[in-house]
Amino acid sequence: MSTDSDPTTDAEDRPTTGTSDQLVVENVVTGYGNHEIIHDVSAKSHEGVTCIFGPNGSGKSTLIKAMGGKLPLWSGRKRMGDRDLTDANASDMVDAGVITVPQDGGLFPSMTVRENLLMGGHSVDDDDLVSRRMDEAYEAFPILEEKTAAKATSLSGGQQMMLSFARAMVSGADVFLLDEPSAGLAPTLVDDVMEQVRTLVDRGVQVVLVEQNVKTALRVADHVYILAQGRTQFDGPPADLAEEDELIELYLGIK
Ligand SMILES: Nc1ncnc2c1ncn2[C@@H]1O[C@H](COP(=O)(O)OP(=O)(O)OP(=O)(O)O)[C@@H](O)[C@H]1O
Repeated sequence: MSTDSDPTTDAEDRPTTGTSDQLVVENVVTGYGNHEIIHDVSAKSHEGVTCIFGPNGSGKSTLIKAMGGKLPLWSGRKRMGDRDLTDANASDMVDAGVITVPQDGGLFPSMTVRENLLMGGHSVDDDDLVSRRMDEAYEAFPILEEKTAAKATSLSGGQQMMLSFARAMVSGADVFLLDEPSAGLAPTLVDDVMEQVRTLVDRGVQVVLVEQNVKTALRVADHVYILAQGRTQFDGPPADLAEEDELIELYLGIK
């Protein structure tokens, strides 16, 4: 969201998303009711795609909810660059440039592609900025421009996820939190969604991705966390993970 209030005159020449600020959570403890799920976990959005892997029930979604302000921290800290966001809720996080893309895309089904994209910019005061971001979104995902007048509901599952990503681009977020974006899609579409994720990264977005399809997600990963029972078991680049046979077998179930 860093460019919304930037008065410089060459704004048209600069991308409308992308900052070097990382979302950082440190020593996070959180859970539901009195049930502690995440025990002292630290993580951040790295440049590119940060994948959070781990067995079912290990706390991946809970961690991403805490990162996106959908779940309060019981202890620990959250920040974006120098800006403290420890107590930020989901709406504060959007203001800070961190958006959670819901698993089902969260589209308005009876609205057109264009109307959905416009909704992405509803809290942005500058109409020109929204318009530039829409152009960027269409450039990133040209099929959406072809279907600009089509109802969201008429798009295929993969295209609907693309529209959700494009709408988040229009909001101007710098960090996208994606909790299993390929869930519910045909297995053949998982590669397409990962390609869309890569398109976002090419536009300067940092993506934090929870994904069950570990093998496919690893193809786009720049950094990997593995969680098990709410604790970090691995924190490093994918190349280092390749040497961790035991971790891979124990927690990822891939060979
Ligand atoms: N809303 C909730 N209320 C209470 N407990 C919850 C809630 N959501 C998740 N849990 C519990 O928290 C634990 C971690 O769940 P979480 O969904 O974060 O794991 P996950 O790693 O994302 O799992 P999966 O891969 O199956 O989606 C589980 O024991 C789950 O039952």
